Amino acid sequence: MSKTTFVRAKPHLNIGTMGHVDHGKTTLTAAITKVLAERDPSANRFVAFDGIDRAPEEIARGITITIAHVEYETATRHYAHVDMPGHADYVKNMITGAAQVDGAILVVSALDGAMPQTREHVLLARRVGVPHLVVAMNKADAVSDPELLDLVELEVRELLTANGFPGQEIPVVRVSALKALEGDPRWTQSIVDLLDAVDTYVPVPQRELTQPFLMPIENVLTISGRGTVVTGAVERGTLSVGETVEVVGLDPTFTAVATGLETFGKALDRAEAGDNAAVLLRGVKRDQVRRGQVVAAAGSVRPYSRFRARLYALTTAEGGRRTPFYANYRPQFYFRTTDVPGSVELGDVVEVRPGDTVELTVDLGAPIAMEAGLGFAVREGGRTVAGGTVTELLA
Ligand SMILES: Nc1nc2c(ncn2[C@@H]2O[C@H](COP(=O)(O)OP(=O)(O)OP(=O)(O)O)[C@@H](O)[C@H]2O)c(=O)[nH]1
Ligand SMILES: [Mg+2]
Repeated sequence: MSKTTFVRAKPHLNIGTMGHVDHGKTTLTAAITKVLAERDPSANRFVAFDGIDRAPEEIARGITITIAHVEYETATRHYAHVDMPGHADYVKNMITGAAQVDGAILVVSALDGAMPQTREHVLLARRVGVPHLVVAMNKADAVSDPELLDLVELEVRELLTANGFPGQEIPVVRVSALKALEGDPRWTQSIVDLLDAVDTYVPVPQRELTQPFLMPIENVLTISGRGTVVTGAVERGTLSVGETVEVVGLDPTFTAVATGLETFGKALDRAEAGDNAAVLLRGVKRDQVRRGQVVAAAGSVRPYSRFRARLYALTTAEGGRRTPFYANYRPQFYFRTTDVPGSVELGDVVEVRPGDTVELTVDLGAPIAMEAGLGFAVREGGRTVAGGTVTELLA
């Protein structure tokens, strides 16, 4: 692992771009790194469009990780930024990516306005608990009529309000990612304005530093000669080099020693809640670990496949089902970085209609590291149909 040490000088936040396909998420991500690299080259590196959109080489058990991370610093903060793809197929990855961000930049093309995936992403952001959004009204260079820009802004604010976000307060910044990338000063300033809005509107989250360490595994890599590295966003607690951890979920729990820690290619003595960390696990074979497991402080969390939950079935208008579901309904359950099939037991409840909130029992096809309060999404046929919270663990 790396020799350079990461200096924790500014608060670290995790953010991302989301929005409809082709609205300019990746171009904006590249433009942000370019503008910041020009302002402060000691802290920032320009990552070109190709460097973001390239399919990462890493493949974990056939699941290509389609969320790209870049890092950058403003005057006051250090950011890890995920560029979430807009294609409908990738919504599943967005669920896991979005769950870890402290805020997100919703990219809306000023040419098109809010489109189906804009709506789906806003809804998902609400459901998976993205706490703050800032809107980048992109491609503003291509719209000459200011009234049209006002209309799109109004429409986006209404969409945000309808989904429970403070639509009147959220900053909506008119930008051109493409022109900023080309170096046009007017539009370079628009990116600076957007970053200022993110710096001021998205608060530094309270990190759970005193809780037992937990990091959901997103990705697994092998470093030849050194061992197996697992990566992910640290959900809570801290982990220092040399500490013993457990790998929990899917397969029987086992212990391992964390012999190296890194963030963005720089060595860490201690990983903290909120960090994007890579953890080197001594003596662990590549096929012992996989996405969907968690790395946790020894004895702090156990795997369960049977639990009680409170579940909200999305209405048809929210993208949910058109028809009720009944006992033995078998959708996919999305927990942290993975999804597993499961079936429901309804007890006295006969049917669950779109819009209902119910208590039910779930039986998963594989055990997942779980605690009361853990949130999950329910999907079938490529769409989210319900959101839930674990209320009780059953043996
Ligand atoms: N005129 C104009 N075009 C833009 C701007 N930003 C992006 N584009 C163009 O819009 C197209 C899509 O941009 P991307 O950045 O790939 O969009 P995306 O949202 O990442 O797309 P997906 O990842 O496929 O969902 C490209 O042809 C860009 O050059 C902009 O500010 N102005
Ligand atoms: Mg893209």
